[in-house]
Amino acid sequence: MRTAYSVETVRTAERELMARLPEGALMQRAAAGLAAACADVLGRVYGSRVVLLVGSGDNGGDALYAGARLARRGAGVTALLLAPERTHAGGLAALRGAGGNTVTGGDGFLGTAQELIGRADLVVDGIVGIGGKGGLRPDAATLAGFAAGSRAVVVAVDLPSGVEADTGEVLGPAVHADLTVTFGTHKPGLLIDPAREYAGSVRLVDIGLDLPERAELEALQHADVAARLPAPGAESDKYRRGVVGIAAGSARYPGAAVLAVSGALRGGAGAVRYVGPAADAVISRFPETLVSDLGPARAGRVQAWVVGPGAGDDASAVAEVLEAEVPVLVDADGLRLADRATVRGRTAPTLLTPHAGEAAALLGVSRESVEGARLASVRELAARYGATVLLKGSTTLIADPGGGVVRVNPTGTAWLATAGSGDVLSGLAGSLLASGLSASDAGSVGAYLHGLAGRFAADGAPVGAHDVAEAVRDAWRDVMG
Ligand SMILES: NC(=O)C1=CN([C@@H]2O[C@H](COP(=O)(O)OP(=O)(O)OC[C@H]3O[C@@H](n4cnc5c(N)ncnc54)[C@H](OP(=O)(O)O)[C@@H]3O)[C@@H](O)[C@H]2O)[C@@H](O)CC1
Ligand SMILES: Nc1ncnc2c1ncn2[C@@H]1O[C@H](COP(=O)(O)OP(=O)(O)O)[C@@H](O)[C@H]1O
Ligand SMILES: [K+]
Repeated sequence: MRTAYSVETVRTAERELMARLPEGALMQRAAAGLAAACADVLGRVYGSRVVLLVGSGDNGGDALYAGARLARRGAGVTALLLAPERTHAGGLAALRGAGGNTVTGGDGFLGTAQELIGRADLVVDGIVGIGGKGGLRPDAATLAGFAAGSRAVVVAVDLPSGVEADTGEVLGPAVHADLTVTFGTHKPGLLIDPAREYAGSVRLVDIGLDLPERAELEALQHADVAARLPAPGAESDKYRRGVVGIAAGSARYPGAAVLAVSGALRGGAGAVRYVGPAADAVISRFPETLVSDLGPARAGRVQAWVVGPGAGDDASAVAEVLEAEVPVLVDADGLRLADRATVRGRTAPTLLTPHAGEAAALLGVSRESVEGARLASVRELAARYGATVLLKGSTTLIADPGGGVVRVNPTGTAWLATAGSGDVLSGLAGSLLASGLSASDAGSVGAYLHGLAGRFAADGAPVGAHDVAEAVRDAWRDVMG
């Protein structure tokens, strides 16, 4: 499991470790890791031109100590000091001692900075790290703009300056990094858009922090998914493996039913039962589907329901499914039609799978505000509905209603932004629910396989949702290794 911890947790762990180590040892570990990453990026350190953007805190200190290490290896290093009188004293002395230069504020500072950054091979962003709040202040923002416009590689120290470490929100100008070297643990912002996009690739430097068991955010890895995937045993039959019911599609959107069934058939359930007006389309594509023209309540037993994809305005199917005492996944139109009090009152697990637009409608806010604050949005929805919520999009998050650790899916690809791929996910996750996974596991394992399937199917070229469904089996095999 990959984990991310909040600033508060990092600070506590940092204090405990600092108390046991000689003064400055932790910063030296950070700086050594940072300098090694910079050297890797540069290839040849000797003779390279390095510019450090240095703020007033320890983040700037890290940059200065790393700069000193690079200067000792023959790089030409210049530090641009945003707050000269509050610059980390030890770091500054180390850089000067190693032959590095400094440029301080005042007239001509920005002009000089622009020139230096324009000629640099590497820019190290030590403006602000976990001590930052809000978007960058004006001079810092101007330097970030110069860095973005230069041909230099930009390496961020701990975090790209200007992003919110705990939430992934970006409240104003921020540094766009090619690489972020982060210390001790990932911070939630490094895994959640929009901040994630500012981080570039992320390299974690172990500085020996002793972190608590419970993280703020976790991302499944192959082994975690493999441990959760259902597998038939000698005693299995199609019913014991779980039957998933799909109440989806409409005369207008029969394809949604077909795609949800296509996902469900690849999700581990022993049988897929379809209820709705698209039975002919479903059967002609997937003859193994059990179809019924009765409503969900009379269609026969299932171990989990999926309701909503392409359902149009059929509120009665949604209401019937929510009455069932089995796990239920509600997607797409079903989200609009589901009564909140009914969802809250359910005793069996409920998994809601909105995209940002649907989440926005449920929360009564704009789509942009959901996309700008995904973590807060998914938590708020889970709390309001008393349900597990999977918020889809460029970053997919899964939150349980009682608070606690939120899962982030690491496998997504933008190729999944294609009509109907959400229907495949709902069938797939519903099938995992029917196989006995918890709502949180079904959502996160489903999203993991779906993302991987999207990557395999696309392989660099556009895909249709049906291609994604077909590639789920490759994803499953890959995970099982
Ligand atoms: N934790 C660990 O284990 C380890 C941590 N280490 C390192 O320490 C870093 C944390 O250092 P930190 O606490 O000194 O805070 P930091 O991020 O430098 O920022 C504070 C300064 O920034 C300023 N500032 C604030 N907002 C701003 C804005 N929007 N735009 C511009 N400026 C802004 C603010 O100014 P002020 O508000 O005081 O005027 C304040 O002076 C951490 O990220 C890591 O790199 C490693 O060395 C060792 C292991
Ligand atoms: N930019 C993106 N990066 C990664 N995944 C994305 C992106 N945009 C959409 N997706 C994924 O594609 C799927 C789209 O689902 P959804 O929005 O419900 O579409 P539809 O209703 O057409 O099926 C979701 O799994 C979502 O997480
Ligand atoms: K930084």
